[in-house]
Amino acid sequence: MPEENVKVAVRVRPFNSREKTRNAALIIDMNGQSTAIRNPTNGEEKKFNFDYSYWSHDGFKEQPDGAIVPDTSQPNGKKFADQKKVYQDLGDGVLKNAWEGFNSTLFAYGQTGSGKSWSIVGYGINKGVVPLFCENIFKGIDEKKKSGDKTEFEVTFSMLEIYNEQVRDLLDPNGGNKRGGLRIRQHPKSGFYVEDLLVVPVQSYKDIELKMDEGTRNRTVAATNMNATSSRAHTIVGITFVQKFRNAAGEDTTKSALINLVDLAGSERAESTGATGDRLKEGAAINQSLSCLGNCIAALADKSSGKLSVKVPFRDSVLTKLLKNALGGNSKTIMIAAISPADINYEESLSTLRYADRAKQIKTSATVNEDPTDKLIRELQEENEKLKAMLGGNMKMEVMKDDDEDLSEEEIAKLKAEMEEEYKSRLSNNEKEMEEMKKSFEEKLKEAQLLSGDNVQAQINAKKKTTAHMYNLNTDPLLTGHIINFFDTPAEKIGNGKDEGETELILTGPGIAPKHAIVRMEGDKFTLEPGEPNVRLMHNGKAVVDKVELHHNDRVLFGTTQYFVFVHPKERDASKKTYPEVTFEMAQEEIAKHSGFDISSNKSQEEALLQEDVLDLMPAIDNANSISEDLDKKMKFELMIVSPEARGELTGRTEVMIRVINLETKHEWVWPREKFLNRKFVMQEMYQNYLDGETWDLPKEKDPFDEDYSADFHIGSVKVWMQSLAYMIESKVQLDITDFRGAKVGLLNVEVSPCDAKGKEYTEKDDVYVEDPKLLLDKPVHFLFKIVSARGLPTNFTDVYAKYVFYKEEKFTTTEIVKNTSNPDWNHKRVLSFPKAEDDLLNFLKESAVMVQIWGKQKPPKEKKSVNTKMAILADAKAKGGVAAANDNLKRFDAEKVKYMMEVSMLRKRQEKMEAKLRHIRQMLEAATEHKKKKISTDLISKIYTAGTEDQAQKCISLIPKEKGKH
Ligand SMILES: Nc1ncnc2c1ncn2[C@@H]1O[C@H](COP(=O)(O)OP(=O)(O)OP(=O)(O)O)[C@@H](O)[C@H]1O
Repeated sequence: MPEENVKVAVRVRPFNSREKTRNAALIIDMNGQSTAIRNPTNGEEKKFNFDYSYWSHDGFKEQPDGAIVPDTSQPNGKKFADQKKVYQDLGDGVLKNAWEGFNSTLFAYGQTGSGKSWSIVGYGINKGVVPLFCENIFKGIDEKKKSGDKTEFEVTFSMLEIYNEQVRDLLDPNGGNKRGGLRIRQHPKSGFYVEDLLVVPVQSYKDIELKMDEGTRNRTVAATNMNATSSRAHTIVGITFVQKFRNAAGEDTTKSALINLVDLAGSERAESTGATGDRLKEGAAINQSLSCLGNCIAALADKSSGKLSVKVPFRDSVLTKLLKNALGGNSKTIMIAAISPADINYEESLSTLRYADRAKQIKTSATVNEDPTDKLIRELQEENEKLKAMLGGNMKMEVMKDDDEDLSEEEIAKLKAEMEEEYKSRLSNNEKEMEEMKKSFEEKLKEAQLLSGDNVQAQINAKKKTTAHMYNLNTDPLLTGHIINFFDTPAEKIGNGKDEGETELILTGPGIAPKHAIVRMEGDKFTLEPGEPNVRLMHNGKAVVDKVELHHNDRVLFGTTQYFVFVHPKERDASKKTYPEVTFEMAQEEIAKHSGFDISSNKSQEEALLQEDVLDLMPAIDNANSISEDLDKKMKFELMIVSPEARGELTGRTEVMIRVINLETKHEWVWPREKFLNRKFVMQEMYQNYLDGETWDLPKEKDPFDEDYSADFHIGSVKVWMQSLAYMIESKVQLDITDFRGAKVGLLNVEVSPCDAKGKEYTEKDDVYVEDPKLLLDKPVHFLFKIVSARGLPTNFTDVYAKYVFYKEEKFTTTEIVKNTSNPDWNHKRVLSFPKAEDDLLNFLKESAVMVQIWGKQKPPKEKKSVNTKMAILADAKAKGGVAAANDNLKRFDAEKVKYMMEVSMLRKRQEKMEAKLRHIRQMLEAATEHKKKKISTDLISKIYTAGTEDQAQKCISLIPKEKGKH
C-alpha cells in the first residue's frame, strides 16, 4: 500500500480586538511554505516548513457583502490567503479523493480563538472548507446526472461531539441526555465507530446546511445546560459519499468514501492548566482526548522515523480511537494548524507549530474502497455467521489487538469480557447495514424525512417574525441564537422542572429554582417577575426583585448561565429605533456595570486588560457560587482586584484574584485566576453528574471545593524601600502590613543600616554618609537587613514567618517560624555584602525596594457552625449591599505612601548631615576671622567639608591658627 505523509497547513489570522487592546506585536512571518515565529523576549526566530503556510493576517479588504478578499494595493495583498485559496488547496483534494473512493480526514488544531472554526466551517459569506466541500460534491453529482451517468449517488451526514470523554450525537435532540454518552465499538476491518450514531441521508447542500444548523442547535442546548464552554469540545462531522454503479465486469459495485471533518477543542487547555501548581491539575479538568492526541502524534512521528517498537496509545481516549484511521490507517489526512499572530500568544503558537511539525511526519496509507456490492453483503453475512458461532460458544474468541499493542493479561481478560457485548452489537449493526444496502436511496430519504425536523425548523423561522420570543446568547457567537422560546400564552412559567405545578419552559443549570420566573403576556405588553424569593434573575444587568416590563432587545439572565435576548417583533416593527445587535460581551458588561465596576472604553492599556479579566471572571464566580449553593458546598467565592504590591510582588500588573471563604469555619484562601478556572471546570463536571442523578460528590483529594486550611497562607506584605542605604544612612521604621485587599493587617518593624564587612553596624562615630550615591561606585558596601518583629497580626493565624528576596537573589530568605502569637519577634538579621558596588546595585538602592511577605497558618476550626450555603451567601451579599463583592483596595491601599514615609525619614537625616557641614564651614570662617587669616589651604577646607564625624571636623578646625599665610 502506498504510504503518504499527513499534509499540514498553517494559517495565521488577523489581530483580534483583545490583541489590539493589548497593542500586541506581530511575531509570525510567512514566506512560501515556511512559517517563522519570533520569540518576543529575546528576538530569536524559529522556522518551520509545511505543505502550506497561509498568510491571512493582513493584505485584505472586506467587500460590501462581507466577503474578505485579497487587496493587492496593500504590501501583503499578494500573499494573503482567503477562504477560496484554502479550499482550492485542501478542499479540492478531499473532493477528488472522495470521488476516487478514498477516505479523508481534515482536522483543525490550535488554541481557542485561533481561527479553527473560521477555516473549517467559516462565518457567514466567508464559507470554510466544510460548506464549500458539500456544495461542490452536490454540484459534481448534478453534473454527472445531467451528462447521463447512471451511477447512483448517496451522501449521508452525521455530527457528533466529544466532551469530557463522552460522545454525544448532535443530530439527536436527546443525544445529550444519554448517560455516559454513546458507546465506541471496534470493527475488525473499518476500526472504531460510534454505536447508534444517527447517519442521515442528504440530497442537497441545503439539506446539509439544515442538518448542521440542527446539530449546532443541539450543541448549544447541551453546552448551555452543562454550562460548558464550546471550546472544550471536539466536533466531528462525518460525510459518506457512496457511488453505486456497474463495473467493467458487469458487477454491481459500491465505491465509498468517508470524510471526517474535525474541529478540535482549544489546544491551550491541555497545556496551561498544569501551570497553576494546583493538586487538581491531574483531574478531569484536562482535556484527556487532546493530550492523548498529542501522545499519539508524537508516537507516530517516532515510528515513522524508524522507532518501530513504539506503542501508539490510540485506546487511551475517545478522540484518538475515532481518529485512529485518520492518523495511522486508511485515510488521506490533512491538518490545519491555526495560530494567532500576536506576541502575547507566543507560547501557544510555538507549541501549535511544534505539534504541526510532528504531525507532518506521520504516514497513512489510504486504499480505494471499491468492491462488488454482493461481495460486501457476503462478507457481512459471513462475519455474522462467525459472530453467531462465537456467541454460541462454538468458536474461540480472539482478542482483537493491533500489531503495535502490547497488552497485559489483565487487559486481555477485561477486553474479553467486553467482547461478548461487542459481538452482539456488531451482529445487529451488520444486520442493519445489510438492510440499508438493500434499500434504495429513495427509501432511506423518505424515512429520514419522517424523522427529521426540517419542516419544523422552517415553521419556527416563520413564527420568529411575528411572535414574541427569546433567543439564547453564548460566549461562542456560533452558538448564539439557536435556542428559541416563544411567548404566546398568558403566563409562561420558567423553572428547573422540579416544581409540582406545571412549568412551561424548563431550564437547567446552576442557580435555577423550581419556580424561577414568570413571563406574562397582557395584550402587547410583556412582563417578567421572579417566581419565588431570592432567585438569581437579571434584567438588563440588574437583579429583578419585582415585576419588570420586557421590551424588544432586553437581556435576561436566569440562574448564572442561561442568557437570553427578548424579541418583541410588534414593538420592533412599530418603533423607529435602530436596535443594536446584542453580544454576549455586552450582556456581561452591563451586569458588571450594575455591580459597581467602572466599565468604560476610555482606559489605559493596563486598565483595559483588567476590565477584560473582570468581565471574564465575574460570571464564572457567580456560577461557582451557585454551584456551591445547589450542592451545599459551604464555600463562597469573591472577586478581588489585586495590585502587585498587595500580592507581595515588586513588578507585574494589577490582577484579578479570587478570595475563597469557607462559610462554616471562616477559613480563607486566595486563588489565582488560573487555579480558579481550572477548578471551576471540575465543579461543572461535578454539577453535571448531580443533574444527571449520578453519584456526584468526590473524595476530598479530588473535590474542587476542598482546600486545606493548614496550608501556608499569605497574610500580607510590606514594601521596604532601600533609598537610605544609597546614602549610607540607616533606617529603622515601623510599616503597615497590608493584605490582598489592601487592608492593614498589622505592623512590621524593620531596620536597614550600613555596616562593615563583618556585619558591625556603623555608628555616628564612624560616619559613612555619602552625599551622592555615585561616590559608592566600585567601592565595597555592606548592609544589615533586619526583620525585627510584627505587631497586631490577625489572631486567627499561627506559625507566622516573613520571607523576602533581596536585589537579584533568586530564592526567598525566610525568618524563623513563631507559633501562637499575633506579635511575633523574629529578630532576623542578615549581612548583605557587595565587594564592588555597581551601577545596577546603586540604582536598586535609590529607586527600588524589598518586598517582605508575611505568611502563617490558619488555626484549626473552632466549633463548626452548620450553615446552609445559599442562605449564608445571601446574608453575606445583603450585608455587603451588592451582588459582587468587589474590593476597593486600589483606592484604599497607597503603595506610594510607604515610599514617601521612608523618603522623608531619609531626607531628614540627609538634612542633618548637610546642616552639620554648613556649621563646620561657618565655624571655619569664624576661626579664620578670629586669627586674621586671609587664606586657608584648599586641603584643609576639603578635610573640614568631608569630615566623617563631628570630632574629625573639630580637629581640622582647630588647625586653622597654625595655617600659614597670616595677614
Ligand atoms: N482568517 C481569518 N480572517 C478573518 N477573521 C478570522 C480569521 N480567522 C479567525 N478569524 C476571527 O477570529 C475569531 C476566532 O476564530 P474562530 O472562532 O475560528 O476560532 P476557533 O479557533 O475556532 O475558536 P474556538 O476554539 O473557541 O472554537 C472569529 O471571530 C473569527 O471571525
